[in-house]
Amino acid sequence: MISRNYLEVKTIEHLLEKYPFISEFLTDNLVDIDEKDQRTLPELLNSLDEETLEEKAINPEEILEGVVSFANQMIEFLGIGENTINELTIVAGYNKHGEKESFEKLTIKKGEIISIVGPTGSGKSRLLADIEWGAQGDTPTKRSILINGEGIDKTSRFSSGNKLVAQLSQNMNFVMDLTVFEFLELHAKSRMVEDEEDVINKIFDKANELAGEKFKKETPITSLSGGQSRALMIADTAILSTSPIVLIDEIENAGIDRKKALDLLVGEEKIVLMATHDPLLALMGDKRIVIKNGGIHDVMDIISEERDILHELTKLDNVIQGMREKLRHGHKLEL
Ligand SMILES: Nc1ncnc2c1ncn2[C@@H]1O[C@H](COP(=O)(O)OP(=O)(O)OP(=O)(O)O)[C@@H](O)[C@H]1O
Repeated sequence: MISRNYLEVKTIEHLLEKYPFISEFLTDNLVDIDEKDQRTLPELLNSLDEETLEEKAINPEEILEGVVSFANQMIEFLGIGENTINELTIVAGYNKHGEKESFEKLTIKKGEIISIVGPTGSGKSRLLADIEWGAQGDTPTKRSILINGEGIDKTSRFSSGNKLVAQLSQNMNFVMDLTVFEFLELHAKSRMVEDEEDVINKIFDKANELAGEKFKKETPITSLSGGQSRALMIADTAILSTSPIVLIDEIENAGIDRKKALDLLVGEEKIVLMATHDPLLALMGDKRIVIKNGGIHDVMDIISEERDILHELTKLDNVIQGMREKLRHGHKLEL
């Protein structure tokens, strides 16, 4: 959000660089601007002579107020506001048998990674869907989700600009007829990033680091393999998405470096929830939620013994990954 005071202290160059859409608003209101102007907007408006103000029917105070409200609407619509979410709370609902879940409230703080474990069909994806949807007692589980201790109002729940949550789901089917570059360009443009080229290159390089088999910027996204498209979406979400909450429904083994992927996704201060059957990922969290019969059955801290086990598992996993690579390239395995 920007304030009236923000306009008093930032130069026009800074303002337009950060929020390019303001330039359109000013032009529509007949205020001539130079994108490199080192003055503030109030300074520019104050420098206009009476004749110009009258001729163009410019009222400086109205323009400034207009800029603030227009910019804030655009910021909200585009989901580019500052990350102001500090915690997410899950309020208990009911399991598949209609029994109350065995906790009252579970609060997850910014920077925490929570893994979600449980048998197939137990309700892990349902929990992620409740969060994504911002459930307010109106899903099969009857859970409610609070953000910073408060319920989510209907308008922000349904607004297209609601970018609270970024979700990486199990099925990633691209139907668009675009190359990798065009896809990233489209996404970067819609997010109005300042250094588009840089951001596209960064996502592309990271995705290729995660994917076993390299791909090119000219590759059509429809011909990426499962692992490659997953790698592309992970890098894209990690670098481009400003969403403070990241939901991951299984980073499967398909040739992706899972640890690197997770490190990339949680690099910033985000809230991360990840459903997984993989012990390596399950132990990388700060806590794990155990789901049984559609309900949250337990919330466990990851204890230090388990961290030691994680260390051992990582070594084992490296051995398995190494063997996988050898097999893929037609080599014989030996101990
Ligand atoms: N508390 C609940 N009440 C009613 N239905 C529920 C509840 N929890 C989950 N379900 C339903 O049970 C089904 C299976 O749940 P879900 O797909 O979330 O399982 P999962 O743990 O993600 O499975 P997998 O590991 O196979 O991906 C879904 O149709 C879901 O909507």
